[in-house]
Amino acid sequence: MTDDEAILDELFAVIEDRKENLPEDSYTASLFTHEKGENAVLEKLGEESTELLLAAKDDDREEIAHESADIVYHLLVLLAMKDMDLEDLRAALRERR
Ligand SMILES: N=c1c2ncn([C@@H]3O[C@H](COP(=O)(O)OP(=O)(O)OP(=O)(O)O)[C@@H](O)[C@H]3O)c2ncn1[C@@H]1O[C@H](COP(=O)(O)O)[C@@H](O)[C@H]1O
Repeated sequence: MTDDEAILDELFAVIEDRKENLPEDSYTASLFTHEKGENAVLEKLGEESTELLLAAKDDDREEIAHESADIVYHLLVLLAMKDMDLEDLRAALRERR
């Protein structure tokens, strides 16, 4: 696996680290300690899904990639919040093959 192919695992490891250590200057940590609880990340996923739809309607490929990355990152935070991991996602995808 190349570094680029391993990016999801690498990012998920960082998210798990932020969840465990909660550094003060970390946006990820702020999602785990947010006063809105999991609603903070759920709201982000909702907002970014709308932004992705708008980017798709505009045929803006750069913005589609940007919003997709935002969604994937917040999705991984949600998985970590639920004590799930990338293997749960991989298993769900694999079942459909
Ligand atoms: N991939 C991401 C990532 N994607 C999006 N975001 C943050 O998600 C937030 C919300 O995204 P938006 O598009 O809504 O941002 P915005 O347009 O500034 O909107 P507002 O939140 O200001 O309203 C922004 O503050 C982004 O910086 C991310 N923050 C962190 N990561 C990864 O997580 C790692 C750890 O980050 P920290 O936890 O901050 O150390 C980083 O090295 C990155 O790899």
